[in-house]
Amino acid sequence: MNNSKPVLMILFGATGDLAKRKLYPAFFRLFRQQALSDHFAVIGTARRPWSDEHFHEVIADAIADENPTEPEQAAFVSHFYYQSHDVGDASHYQVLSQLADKLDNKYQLAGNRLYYLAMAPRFFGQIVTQLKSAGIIDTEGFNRVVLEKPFGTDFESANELSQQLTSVFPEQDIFRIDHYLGKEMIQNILTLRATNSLLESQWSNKHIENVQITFAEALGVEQRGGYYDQTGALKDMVQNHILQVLSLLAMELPTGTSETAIREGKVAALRAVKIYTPDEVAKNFVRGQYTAGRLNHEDFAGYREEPAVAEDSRTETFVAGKFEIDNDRWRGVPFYVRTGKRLTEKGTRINIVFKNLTDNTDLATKNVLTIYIQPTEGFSLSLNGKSLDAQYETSPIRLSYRHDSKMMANTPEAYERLMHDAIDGDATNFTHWDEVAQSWKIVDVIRQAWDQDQTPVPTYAAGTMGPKEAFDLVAADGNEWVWQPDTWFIERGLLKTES
Ligand SMILES: NC(=O)C1=CN([C@@H]2O[C@H](COP(=O)(O)OP(=O)(O)OC[C@H]3O[C@@H](n4cnc5c(N)ncnc54)[C@H](OP(=O)(O)O)[C@@H]3O)[C@@H](O)[C@H]2O)C=CC1
Ligand SMILES: O=C1O[C@H](COP(=O)(O)O)[C@@H](O)[C@H](O)[C@H]1O
Repeated sequence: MNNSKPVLMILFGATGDLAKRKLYPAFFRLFRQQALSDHFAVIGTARRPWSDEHFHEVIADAIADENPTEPEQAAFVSHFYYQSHDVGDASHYQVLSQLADKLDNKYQLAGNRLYYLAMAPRFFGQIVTQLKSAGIIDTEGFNRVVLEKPFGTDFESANELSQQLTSVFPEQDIFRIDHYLGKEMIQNILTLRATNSLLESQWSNKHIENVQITFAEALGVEQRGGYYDQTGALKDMVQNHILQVLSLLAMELPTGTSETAIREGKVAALRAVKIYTPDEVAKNFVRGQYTAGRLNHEDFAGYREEPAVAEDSRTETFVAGKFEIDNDRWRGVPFYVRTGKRLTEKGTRINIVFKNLTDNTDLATKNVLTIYIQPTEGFSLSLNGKSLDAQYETSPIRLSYRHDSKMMANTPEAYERLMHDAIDGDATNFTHWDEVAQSWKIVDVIRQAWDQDQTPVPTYAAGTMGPKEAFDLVAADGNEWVWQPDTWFIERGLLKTES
């Protein structure tokens, strides 16, 4: 990564979970690789009355897993300043403004400012309005705002938020994070399609039978029950990450690599996704909620027993569904998606299932391209070959490639890339308002249909791959989910255990 421009980052939510778990380690990795200019400073803000010294201890703790040397750690934390700040208090922005100007001088930051809003979205409008009123954004350099998800809770609230933001920042200075867009293999999707004639020539309803996107998590809701119970899997994962991946798979290849060309392709793909009627939602989407179960020899409580979750909660922890894309390339190809918490293992994968040349419907005989996004990264392609011992029989062969652990250790993490891109002003891997708006229109009808349907939410035991209804959904089309656990590959020597 190149050495970034000078910048002052003002981080709202500096005492929060995201800052500690993701942002400080990502920033440190950029610092260590000298991908940050020497001219950088960070002001962390939140209400807690921390001192700079305490802030430095928190950051040191957050980056401990990166094993910094003492001088590295000391040099890194010396760029961080803490300002106790209530985002609702106008007078606090005056103090913030003075500190920002002081650091701008001290570090020669050319007035470049990045406001990172790692806070609940209900504060976003108020923060940007106050930044403007206090004159903090009136500098010579760039002024950009980075926003964490979720962007609104439906189309209407997202639209309102968008209007508040664009009354302060032009769209090109608004960076909406979808951290999946910073992941190596997601960034690889367009490269894979654009540089392999073998694939792109087959990338349509002529040759593809169905597409499957699975985002499985073994974790439950952990300490985020309060947020999750108000949100559910549909809004937490489908509205953003899954629809982003779907758009990269379904879009027409852009004519260049420009931010605009890629964005226009994604928006066009999302606009072609069919918006369902309530009856179509009932036919094409299912939800589920986990009950107590056993996973990796450990017992887990059901969702309703989790901290901060209502005991009669109807919130879905699992979604499976079928999207239809109404354009010449994809008409007739189901795009199946599923995501859930407390499933059998963590595994984010895309499966492209190709049509068979014969009438054979056995999945084992179909060509399947799998893109492994995490925890391992790579590809596999299943082909048919002649059986060694029988002249007229075929047997499936799997070509498989996974990045090894050494390579993965050197690839930048999602937040690392995205922070660097935001400082550089490259919004290619951030979501534009047009994408967000269309994604909300697609999921709002699903949410509304579910809210009106008071039948019991299907359940699944923790440690399984979701409710029976999710398997029935795909089976109704004569298809099945492709899912080989990593143990399957390890047993066949196709995946090394340390990767
Ligand atoms: N945690 C995660 O894994 C992920 C989080 N996100 C998103 O990131 C954002 C932050 O999440 P997370 O870090 O988990 O949330 P936390 O609840 O851990 O942190 C919230 C932060 O906001 C601060 N805060 C709350 N109220 C105020 C206020 N009135 N004035 C100033 N500061 C305030 C809190 O500090 P204090 O109490 O000291 O004021 C704290 O620093 C959310 O939008 C979330 O959806 C997205 C993906 C993953
Ligand atoms: O955005 C979110 O993503 C995480 C999963 O992210 P990953 O990078 O660990 O795959 C999910 O657990 C969380 O609920 C959701 O808000």
